[in-house]
Amino acid sequence: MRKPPQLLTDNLSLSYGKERAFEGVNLTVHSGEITALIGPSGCGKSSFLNCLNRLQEMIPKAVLQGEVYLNQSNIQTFDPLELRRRVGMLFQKPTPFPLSIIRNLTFPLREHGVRNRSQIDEIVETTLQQVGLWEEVKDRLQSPALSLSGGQQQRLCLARALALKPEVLLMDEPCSALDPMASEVVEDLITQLRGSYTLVVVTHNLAQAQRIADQVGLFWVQEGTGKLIEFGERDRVFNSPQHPLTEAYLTGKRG
Ligand SMILES: Nc1ncnc2c1ncn2[C@@H]1O[C@H](COP(=O)(O)OP(=O)(O)OP(=O)(O)O)[C@@H](O)[C@H]1O
Repeated sequence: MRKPPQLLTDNLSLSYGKERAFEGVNLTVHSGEITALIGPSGCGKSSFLNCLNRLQEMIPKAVLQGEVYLNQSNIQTFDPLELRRRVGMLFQKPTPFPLSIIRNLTFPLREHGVRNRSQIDEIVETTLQQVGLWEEVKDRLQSPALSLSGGQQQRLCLARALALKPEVLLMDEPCSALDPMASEVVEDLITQLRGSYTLVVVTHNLAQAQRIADQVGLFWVQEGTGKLIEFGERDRVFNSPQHPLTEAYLTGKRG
């Protein structure tokens, strides 16, 4: 029998003041799977993603309705810092701290109470190896993170998230600000994380969604607000969509 979902949203809606960004979203994500969220611009994908680790709370006008459960616990019951350790985030534009390469990893670890020097050194090396950066940066760990290329910065941000041993990683168009080669490297890393982490990835790139996803959800603006109009296993969604708009979107006729 399949295990209970790792992440579940129950009738989730978000408004910015009077504007409804999305409404009534029910989504279930199982452990180790990659879920891709696709859809035209402005249909609420990023807003939805932000709600999964309560980042929307940073936006004063944002009002959330409905519930999000992580391993069957309502995320409102979590300490936000601990929630964001367990549910990490990677943004479209790389967001390294304006610190050295190594401090980008050691700073959050210390914030989360990891103090043992040899443990920190081990996590730094392991996570940089995990994202294929160790050989590139091991001799210049004290250099500014902002001196790295865009692709390297994105991999450093991924290493920073992985260092905190998250269960879920949210990714908002993680490859779309990168050049094609860097994008390919990051996409390969994403697929290597399958099985070990649960990933929810917003992407505009349908071919990428088809390559990486186990499950696909399509958001669409209907009656002035974003809705999840199709959700299911990748091959089912791509080969026999249930909603006519899904077919129109996937074949390029709409969106
Ligand atoms: N901080 C904000 N304050 C007010 N409105 C916002 C805010 N962020 C997003 N919105 C609005 O919410 C709606 C959904 O936007 P959102 O960015 O979530 O969509 P999206 O599908 O991720 O779009 P894109 O693919 O272009 O990033 C849009 O109408 C947008 O203008």
